[in-house]
Amino acid sequence: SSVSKVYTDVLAYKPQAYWDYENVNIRWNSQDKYEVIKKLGRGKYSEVFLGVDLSSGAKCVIKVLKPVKRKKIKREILILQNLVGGPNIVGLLDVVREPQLKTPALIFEHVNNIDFRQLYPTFTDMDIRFYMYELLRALDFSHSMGIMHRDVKPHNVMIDHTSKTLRLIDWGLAEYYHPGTEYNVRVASRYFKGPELLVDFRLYDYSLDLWSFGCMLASIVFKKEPFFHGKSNTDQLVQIVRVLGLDDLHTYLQKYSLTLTEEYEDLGYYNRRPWKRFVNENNQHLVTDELIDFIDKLLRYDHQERLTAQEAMAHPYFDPVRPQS
Ligand SMILES: CN1CCn2c1nc1c(Br)c(Br)c(Br)c(Br)c12
Ligand code: NA
Repeated sequence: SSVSKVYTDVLAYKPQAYWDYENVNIRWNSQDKYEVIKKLGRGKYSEVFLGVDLSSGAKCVIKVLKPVKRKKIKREILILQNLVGGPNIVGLLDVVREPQLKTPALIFEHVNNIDFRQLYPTFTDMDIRFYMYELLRALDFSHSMGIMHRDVKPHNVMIDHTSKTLRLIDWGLAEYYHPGTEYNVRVASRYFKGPELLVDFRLYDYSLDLWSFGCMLASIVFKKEPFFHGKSNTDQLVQIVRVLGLDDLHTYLQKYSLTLTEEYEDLGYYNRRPWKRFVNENNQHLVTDELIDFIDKLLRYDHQERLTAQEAMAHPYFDPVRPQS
């Protein structure tokens, strides 16, 4: 079995209303004060629009939730309300429902986001250190509040490079961490799924977010997007084994008494591939020994071995960007 190394009993010291999202009463305001300007995108669970708050003229983002279980909607809203104001957490401004269609919508602060596929290739070594530190601030705050994000990926990290603003968005898969709870492993997006999800280990915790974070960092610094490019969930683990090696996977499986399902029967033998093997003339300006050390301490099979968000923020890789206290 397994419990988180940090923030294990946070929820035990919070009132039940803080985490009991099934019994929360959502106060829906009217959507009238918001007007849609244009569509920004569509996800599995929502459609997202650029909007305007007619009372202030300010831009906003309107996330119209597709009809999913009410329980999931309540979870996202309560989590957003609990985290509002936290460092680099996207600001929830309002919770509205269209009188007629009864479709719920979440109103967020607007971030003038640049698509990561265009933005990331322009980043200097220091840009990457700055933004990844800001992302860790959001993750450590969320974890300290007893919440795991469970869908960390570039699509959910909004960055306005002109104002050097970063916001972690889309808390639709986020969940409260109760030690001993067996969670759904069908979370996160394939390329960012931790080994715990792929081997069906359900007693996971906040450290899942640090695997996903490590995948993001590796893809940005090595200019390999995505870093682990699986063609399926099964192949996703194969891609990880091709880098981390088979020996450490077996050590991990034994530690938690896990067995691989038959879909992995032809998992070939792979030695660990040193991180330096991913350095080339295109990315060497972003790779330093401290970066290699940092990635090596994040991308570990064993979730208990990974750096916590707070330990990651203290890593020497961030020395040039850490605010002086
Ligand atoms: C699909 N896209 C593109 C930009 N953008 C998208 N979804 C967003 C969400 Br949800 C929020 Br909240 C914010 Br803020 C921004 Br900006 C968003
Ligand atoms: Na270098």
